[in-house]
Amino acid sequence: MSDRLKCVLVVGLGLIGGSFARAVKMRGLADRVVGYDLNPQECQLGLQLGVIDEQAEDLLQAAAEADLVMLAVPVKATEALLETLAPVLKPGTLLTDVGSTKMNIIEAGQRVFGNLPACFVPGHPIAGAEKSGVQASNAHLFERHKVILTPLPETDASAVSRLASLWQALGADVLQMTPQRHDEVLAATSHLPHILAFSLVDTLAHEEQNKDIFRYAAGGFRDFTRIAASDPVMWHDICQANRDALLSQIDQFTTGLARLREAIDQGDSQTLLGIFTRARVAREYFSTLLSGTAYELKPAARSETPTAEPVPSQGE
Ligand SMILES: NC(=O)C1=CN([C@@H]2O[C@H](COP(=O)(O)OP(=O)(O)OC[C@H]3O[C@@H](n4cnc5c(N)ncnc54)[C@H](O)[C@@H]3O)[C@@H](O)[C@H]2O)C=CC1
Ligand SMILES: O=C(O)C(=O)Cc1ccc(O)cc1
Repeated sequence: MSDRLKCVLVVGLGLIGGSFARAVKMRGLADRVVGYDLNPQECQLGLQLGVIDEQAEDLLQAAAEADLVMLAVPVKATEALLETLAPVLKPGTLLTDVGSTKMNIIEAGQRVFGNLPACFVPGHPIAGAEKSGVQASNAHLFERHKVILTPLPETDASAVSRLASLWQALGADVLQMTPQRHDEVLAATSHLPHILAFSLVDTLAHEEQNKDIFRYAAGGFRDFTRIAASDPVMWHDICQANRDALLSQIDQFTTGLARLREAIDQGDSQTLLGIFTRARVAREYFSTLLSGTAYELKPAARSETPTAEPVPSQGE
């Protein structure tokens, strides 16, 4: 942001709100960082840990004074907060959020305000953890991670660029997409994997005879199920807010799992090797995308094995 912020209000001082507050403070981007949480102990801890400068005693007064209001609460809690805040927000106040779903936040804003206010820029940092609460917050959380902004055509372009600059100043890589596309993409890459991890651990833990099997689990089980320790309320809200896109991903996954089951049942080596090889190549391909080495995925028919080949970087 070109202008230094005078007062940032973070509503919901948990993992993400706390990390945002810490990052803004660490980089000296605001005169005051104020926190508010339904659970006052989170704010008290935030004060003790130096995450915030002040605890808001009165949410409405704090919102009226802020030039940036960051909502960092479970996605279904956002609408009631917008209703509370709407009467007191100053016209120029930059309003944003970090919710894992975007259509429901925008629809909530439209219900509360009529049209989404020009200075409301919905956002989502693709960075986090299975941990919750201000204790787990980390000033470096967003560095080298993506933040997706989902402005509408009526969103003020300067509000979008001010918010993008702020996230960039926190070390994030900012991109924009439509809220519809955001919810489809995140249903596949984040919401489905979380649901699978929750379901696997719950299914295994449910069986009486499985009581102590977790002690024999290898690293793969640990890797796959880490996210099953994530916050239940947060994921309850995400499942309800992104219902249709998530159901569609669950259905596609169920079809794929049924194909795998059939191949195991039939001793169909060709199908098994095909699925595992395609998955391995795709995994290698996208892990290089994350690490920065460019590979090109050569698509193949279902029955064939695709390849991932290194692509010379520009100038080589
Ligand atoms: N945990 C993660 O890895 C990520 C979470 N998100 C999103 O960020 C948001 C916050 O998630 P976390 O920080 O992980 O959760 P968290 O559970 O660590 O913190 C949420 C905080 O919001 C407070 N809260 C709930 N309702 C409130 C209300 N009406 N008014 C004031 N405070 C309220 C809770 O007391 C809690 O302290 C969620 O919308 C989530 O979908 C986005 C990216 C990553
Ligand atoms: O812990 C992990 O690996 C995550 O995937 C964290 C996460 C959870 C929810 C989001 O909307 C974004 C990131």
